[in-house]
Amino acid sequence: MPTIAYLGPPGSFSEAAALKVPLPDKTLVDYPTIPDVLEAADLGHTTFAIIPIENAIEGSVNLAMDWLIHEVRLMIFAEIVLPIAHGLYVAPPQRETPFPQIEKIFSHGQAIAQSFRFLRRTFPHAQVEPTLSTSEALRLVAENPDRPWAALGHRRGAERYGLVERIRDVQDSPNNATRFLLVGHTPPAGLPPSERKKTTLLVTLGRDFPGALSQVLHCFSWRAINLSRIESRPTKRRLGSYVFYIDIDRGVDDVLIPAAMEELRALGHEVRFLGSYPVYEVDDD
Ligand SMILES: O=C(O)C(=O)Cc1ccccc1
Repeated sequence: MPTIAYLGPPGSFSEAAALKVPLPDKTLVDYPTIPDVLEAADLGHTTFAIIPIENAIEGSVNLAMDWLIHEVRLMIFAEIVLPIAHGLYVAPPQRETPFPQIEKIFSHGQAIAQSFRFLRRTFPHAQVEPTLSTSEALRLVAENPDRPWAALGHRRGAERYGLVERIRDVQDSPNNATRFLLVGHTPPAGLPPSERKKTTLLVTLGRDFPGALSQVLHCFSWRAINLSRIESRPTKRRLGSYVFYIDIDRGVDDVLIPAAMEELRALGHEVRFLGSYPVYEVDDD
C-alpha cells in the first residue's frame, strides 16, 4: 500500500489534502516539518509526499518551493486544490475568556498571514507566535488548558484535540484555497482522469542579458503555450540570480512543450522537467 508523508501532527491542512488524494488505498505518515516530509519521500521512507505550495491569499510557500527545487529530486504526480477555512480555538477552560485577555495566538506562518487583518482587528494586544504547523498550534493549546492561549487551525483538527471554537472563518478572504502537490520518485498507478492538467518546468537563465526572460517567455508564447504561473526563487548561488518556476496550463504533448524545452536549452538556459500531472479541485468535507 502506498504511503504519503505529510506535515503533521494529525489535524493539519496537509493531512486534509492527503486524505483527498484519489488513491483507494493509502497510509498517511506525519512528519514535523516540510523538509522532513520531502526528505521522507526522497529517501524512500514513504512512497509519496504532499506539500503545500501556494495559497490564494499569501502566495508561495517558499520553504516548500525551495526544498522541492534545491534539496530533493522528486517529480510532481498530482495537484490537490483544497479550500482553506481557519477558526480560532481555545482549550475548554478558556471557553469564556474575554478576547482582550487572550495573551497568545499560535499557528503556522501561512495561517497567520491568511488571517492577518482579523488578528490585527480582533486581537491587537495578543502575541502572535508561529508554529511548525496549524495542528502543532492546536496541540500546544490543548496541552496547556490553563493558559489564556488560542490557536488558528482546521475545525476537524481542533475537534481531535478537544478544543472549543470561538470564531469560525477568520481567513481574510472567503475564497481562500491552497494548492498541494503530490510528489515522489515513481508515478502512482490508478489516479483517475481529471478535467485539468498542468506541466511544471524550472528554468534557470544561462546568463543575464537585456531581454533574457522575455526570450524564455517567447519560446512559450509563439507556440501558443499558456502559462498559469511564473515565480522566481533565488538560485542560492549568488544574490540576484533566479530560477523560474513555470506552470503550463495543460499536460505535456509530443511536440510543442518538448520543443520549447529543447529550444530553451539550445539558447543556453537550464531546464528541469518537474512533471505533467492532473489537477483535482476537492471539497474539504
Ligand atoms: O499547518 C498546516 O496545517 C499545513 O498543512 C500548512 C498550511 C497552513 C495553512 C494553510 C495551508 C497549509
